[in-house]
Amino acid sequence: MSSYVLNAEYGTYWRFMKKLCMTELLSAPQINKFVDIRREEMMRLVGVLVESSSKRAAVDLGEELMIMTNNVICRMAMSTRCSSSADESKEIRRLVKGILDLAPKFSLGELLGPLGKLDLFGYGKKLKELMSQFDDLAERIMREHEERRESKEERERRDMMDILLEISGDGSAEVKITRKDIKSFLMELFMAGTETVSVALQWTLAELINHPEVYKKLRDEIRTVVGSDKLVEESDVPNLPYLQAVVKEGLRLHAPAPMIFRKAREDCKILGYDVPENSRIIFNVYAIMRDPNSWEEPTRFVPERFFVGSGTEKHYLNQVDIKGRTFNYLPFGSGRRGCPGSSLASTVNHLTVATLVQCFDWKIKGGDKFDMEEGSGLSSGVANPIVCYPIKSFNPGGDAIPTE
Ligand code: HEM
Repeated sequence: MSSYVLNAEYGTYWRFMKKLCMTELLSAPQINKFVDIRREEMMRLVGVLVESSSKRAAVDLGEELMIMTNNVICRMAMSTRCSSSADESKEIRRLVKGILDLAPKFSLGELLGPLGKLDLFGYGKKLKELMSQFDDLAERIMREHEERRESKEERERRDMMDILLEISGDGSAEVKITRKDIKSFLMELFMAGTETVSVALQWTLAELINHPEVYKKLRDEIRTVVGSDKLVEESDVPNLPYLQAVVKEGLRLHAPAPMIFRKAREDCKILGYDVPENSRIIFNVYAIMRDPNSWEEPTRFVPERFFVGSGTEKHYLNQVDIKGRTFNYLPFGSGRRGCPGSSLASTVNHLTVATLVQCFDWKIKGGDKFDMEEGSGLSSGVANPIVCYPIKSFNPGGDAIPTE
């Protein structure tokens, strides 16, 4: 399978797929259709944490967040089943994780030049095996989708695979997409979407737990706005400015995609420097979002920096948005190559942070603070697992929160 969107050169195919992402697959109406899936996955996560709380058992929060984000994206992409007998989401998680772990090592192989072709470390072979396993699984799910389409079985809503199959069968579409394209593209979405979201969540929650005063302030906001008898919902988020600032600050300090890449299509000048055509340009987003010229005390976790004014006159700075229009804040990149998954990522980020803060207190296993050392890899996750004891702290009357 080849990569088409993530690393693709600007061209007809990329333009077509990007437009499809923005107008259909990852558009606001499509995201809204799956609100119940996100709620279900959130309740599944809350259930796991409530059980650990009752058993006084520690959880690897990173692992649980990865399961939740992967399930959400898999179910929105191709309605995978998650029962214990046919846990397709789990299989996809295994394959995507394997591919993400191997991909940087494989690039190292490429760096070795002609020697890389020998695949000295066997990474290329392993990568191919995992890709082929993903292809088999996606092929099976695609056939199920096709059978349902042929039998004209009514579907409550179309997932991404339904939409892509419909377009592949549309003779008048600007670009003809094949079955292979669909499988490659879904693989890319999993690679781009699952780890980034769970890494962002891990960092933000670790910062929150390390900063009890911020945690308390956020919980107070949620309790004041949402009340004490219901769980926070996606529709509450616009009324929770401090939550939005917390999520923004998490992404500022810990960009899951710390570098963005461009290629000059023609000779140009940037800040007086000559940049010849075809140059590869790497933007260090991590450094930009910690630049002391733009950010006061840049390495501190301070969500208040996104508010202006003083006392009761404080206003939340909506204009520092995630769309890449503020050039010192670029967690999702910028311009036409900017991240098409930013709305979905933000929806999942806000709901998860708000739910976990509303429902739990935490005790860190083996210390008072999480170690905030950064790991290596394509997305910059935490170096050491975030292991802690959840303590259930919220019991909304009559709501669907699981009890011990
Ligand atoms: C917190 C979560 C996420 C972060 C921080 C993030 C960040 C980024 C960044 C920095 C880029 C490169 C932008 C540029 O070059 O200007 C990117 C590209 C991309 N992202 Fe995301 N992303 C996240 C979640 C997602 C999700 C959930 C999806 C889809 C399910 C997704 C799909 C993509 C795709 C397809 C591209 C390639 C776009 C292109 O080349 O035109 N991302 N992302």
